[in-house]
Amino acid sequence: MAKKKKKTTSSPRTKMRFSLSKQQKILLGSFLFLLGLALLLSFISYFFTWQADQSDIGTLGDRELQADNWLNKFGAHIGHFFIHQGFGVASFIIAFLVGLTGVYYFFDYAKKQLVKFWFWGLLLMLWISIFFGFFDGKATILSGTVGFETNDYMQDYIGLVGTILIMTFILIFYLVVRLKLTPDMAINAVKISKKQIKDDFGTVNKRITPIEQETKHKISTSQLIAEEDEEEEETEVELELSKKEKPTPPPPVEKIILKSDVESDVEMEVEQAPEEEEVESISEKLVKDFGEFDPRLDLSNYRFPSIELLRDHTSGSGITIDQEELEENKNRIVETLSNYKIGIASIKATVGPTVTLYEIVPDAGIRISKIKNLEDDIALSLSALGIRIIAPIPGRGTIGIEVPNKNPKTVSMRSVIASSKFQGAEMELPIAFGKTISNETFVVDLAKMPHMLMAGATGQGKSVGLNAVLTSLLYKKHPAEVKFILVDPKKVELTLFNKIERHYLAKLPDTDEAIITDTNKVINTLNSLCIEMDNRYDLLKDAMVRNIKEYNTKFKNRKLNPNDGHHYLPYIVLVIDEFADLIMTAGKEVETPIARLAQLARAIGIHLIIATQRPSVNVITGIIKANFPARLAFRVTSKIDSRTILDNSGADQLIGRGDMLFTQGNELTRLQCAFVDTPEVADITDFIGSQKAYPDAYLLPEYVGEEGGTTLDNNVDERDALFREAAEVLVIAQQGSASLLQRKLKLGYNRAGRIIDQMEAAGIVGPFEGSKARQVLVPTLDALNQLIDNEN
Ligand SMILES: Nc1ncnc2c1ncn2[C@@H]1O[C@H](COP(=O)(O)OP(=O)(O)OP(=O)(O)O)[C@@H](O)[C@H]1O
Repeated sequence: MAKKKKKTTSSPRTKMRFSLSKQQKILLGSFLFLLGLALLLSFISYFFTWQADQSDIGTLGDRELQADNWLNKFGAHIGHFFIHQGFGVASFIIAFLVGLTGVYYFFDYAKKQLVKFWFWGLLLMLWISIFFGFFDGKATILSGTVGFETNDYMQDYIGLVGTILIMTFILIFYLVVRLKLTPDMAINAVKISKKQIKDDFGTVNKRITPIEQETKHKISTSQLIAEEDEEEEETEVELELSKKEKPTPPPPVEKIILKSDVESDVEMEVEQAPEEEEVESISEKLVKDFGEFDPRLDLSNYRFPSIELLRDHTSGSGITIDQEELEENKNRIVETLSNYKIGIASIKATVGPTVTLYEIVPDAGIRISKIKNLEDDIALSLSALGIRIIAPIPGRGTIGIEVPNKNPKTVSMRSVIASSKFQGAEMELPIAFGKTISNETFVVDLAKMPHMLMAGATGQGKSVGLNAVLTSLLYKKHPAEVKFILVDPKKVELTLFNKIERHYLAKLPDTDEAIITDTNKVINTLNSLCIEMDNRYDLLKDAMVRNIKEYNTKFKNRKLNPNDGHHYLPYIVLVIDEFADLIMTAGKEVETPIARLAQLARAIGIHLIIATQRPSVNVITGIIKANFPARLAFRVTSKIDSRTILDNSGADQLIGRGDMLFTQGNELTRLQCAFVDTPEVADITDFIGSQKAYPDAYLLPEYVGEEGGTTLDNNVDERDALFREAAEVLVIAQQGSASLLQRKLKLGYNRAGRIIDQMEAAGIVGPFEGSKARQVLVPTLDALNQLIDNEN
């Protein structure tokens, strides 16, 4: 089993050994392109010079002799080889394919398409050469020797008719499979050309050419729909359709003449209504004409960061199994348990990157709680930190003892991103956190969580964890599909993501920086996000769908009209690093919108990730906890913190450096977080930032904060109840700062700001001066009392 695991870890590396670096690709690309060009020139000139050069073939080594070919003896030989001895005129296809391969390598395009080009190109070349061989009586430069001989060979075996049949079948195969021609298309083409002839004689009808039609596919839907309305009768596509759909005259009403027994001249007409014809809906028509809407179209040349930007942090090989260590730990566990008269029926070890899990089956009749209570004793006898006892392991009927390895292995982000589990993940927002204890890559869908709380004492790997989350999404999601709102009160952790502002970030209109470091802006952004949420719910209601996935599918199928305000909705991921800081400064003002978003936002694609160093109950309040089912804990300092974040102990016994516990509401999973270093994040953001971007970040709806409405009216009656007290605080301190009021009077951010504005109106403090505190205009408390008394 252990051997098997070793294999899994090394497989990505084996794959990478064969991949070329960027420079190598550019060099190879240029070489192949020029080679293709050389072949082309040799072939062209061979047609004019082959007779003159024929006698020189075979005298390649003779420097005296000169050939007439543009590429001299090389050209003459190459031409002779490919055209005369090979495939005749069809050899030009080889030159084209070699040149094209060069272009693919130069620009590092996906090679899948290239393989197709080669397959079909070679088939076509062979066919053309045999075709000419069929008509030419002898091998010429039209068919080449291969074409002539193959044709000869085929005729010897299956005769003239057989050869014609086989050649015809290959031609049909090419037309149908490669060019996707169908009999309908051929008939339509004939009809259109007939019509064209008619039109040429009659009225001139404007139509679009296939090239124009193709370009049209590439413009965005809103334009398409608008254009569609305007050009209704002009385009060829619509011409065809209208032909198909031209309301056929209603079938003639069936007239049945009834003759009654009683002879009479009265005729009765029975009218049978014709069956209503099913008309193709407008959306089906649009999809048929222009294909599904592609949200990536605006940045269609966007290239995802390559795996090469990530580094391999594992020194040496993957997981190594230290037999001695395993044996030693096993003996100690057995010994310790036997000291407490607990017998063991069997024991099994699973080696992970940082921790080894020993699964034991105790003798019959042993109480599980007894083992659980011995946690500290076992830890003592193993003299190791970070022992965790899982009694019992859910669903397995065994008891687990996790013991940290002496030599823990770093799990590189590179290995988890390259894993097939992540690459093949069919999830909305896949996140590769790291590896489990059994060394499997752990991938979860953020869209399913739907919000996550993250906690960990300082230096235990929280920032690395956040970077792992963001990196996973950057490797999997196009800028059109996901947007981040990053809140970073520490001002340093997430700065690197500034470079991808116009690709991946969302911000309030009229703000310079997309990454939010200021409390007031956080409040505005959260409220704006609530408006975005309400707007999205309105769109969903209008579209009669239940969630963002259904909405986007409907939009892609062109069933929602952009003119009615519908647009493709990207997922929005809000990341708050250091939540405790925010709650301390802004209290309810951040808690309320966060709770609202957490309760309602899952269906409309807004997901929250909140990280904190201090998972105490006044930071993670009941209402927040209740709406964040996914929890992630790095090492925390106390059992109480562990219980607050996980509703369970265990996080206090982790070993740090990315060792973590994750839960989505049920059992805890111990994981080793993938490590991604700051320079790697810098490389990725540089790579993305250097590409063509949207004109601006994704703009959130405008939110006018409460303080925005404050006017400088000096209205004594509307003053805050704490106005006088606050004025005294500022006059004593001679410092006009809102945060001073917040601290001294325990006010919220907005209320303190409002009081300061009222003081400005009353002439107690000076105007706003940017980052500096306002000037206090009243020098003493006496002067303040006098000023306020005079007002009343
Ligand atoms: N997954 C990991 N694998 C290996 N080492 C790690 C991992 N995560 C973190 N470390 C180590 O721990 C150090 C601190 O990590 P990090 O900066 O993420 O801590 P933090 O919890 O964000 O601290 P703070 O809250 O003070 O910012 C890193 O520089 C790195 O050396």
